[in-house]
Amino acid sequence: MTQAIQLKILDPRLGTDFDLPDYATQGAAGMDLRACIDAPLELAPGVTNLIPTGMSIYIADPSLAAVLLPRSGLGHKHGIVLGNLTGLIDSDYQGPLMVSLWNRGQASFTIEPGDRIAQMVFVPIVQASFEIVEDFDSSARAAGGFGHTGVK
Ligand SMILES: O=c1ccn([C@H]2C[C@H](O)[C@@H](COP(=O)(O)OP(=O)(O)OP(=O)(O)O)O2)c(=O)[nH]1
Ligand SMILES: [Mg+2]
Repeated sequence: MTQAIQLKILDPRLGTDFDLPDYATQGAAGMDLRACIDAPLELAPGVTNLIPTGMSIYIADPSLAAVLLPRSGLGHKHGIVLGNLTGLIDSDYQGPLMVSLWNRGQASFTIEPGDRIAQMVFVPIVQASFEIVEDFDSSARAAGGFGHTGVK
């Protein structure tokens, strides 16, 4: 089952010259986003650039969000990851979908127009409200954390 999400094409190359984002395989969790840039863009080591994807989406349903994640090939082989580490797309956001691309590697990397630069995953969301208490019912972990269970 898929969920329909409204999408506005902002760059006419999307859906013509460049494929619209879609799942590459039947079991894919993410759909790749493309760099809608006018010319090749050289990302020098350490540099971050905000790249338009040529589209906006309006998720509308507060029980859904989208996250933007690096593509593993770009991240592992070339050090091309996200400047914000993970992008979060709110269900009420209607602006252009942007990818903050960071070259955390040691060599320059060139992005060509239409390149698949990141992936988008839709996720379910629970909005919480806080109930203020003085004490918690104690759990087995209690305040243990930050490696208190050891390594082996
Ligand atoms: O990689 C990203 C991250 C965010 N956004 C858009 C969608 C998101 O809903 C909005 C705001 O993102 P976020 O809440 O992470 O940023 P902020 O710095 O808190 O901005 P704001 O004050 O607008 O919420 O920006 C993107 O297009 N790409
Ligand atoms: Mg915010």
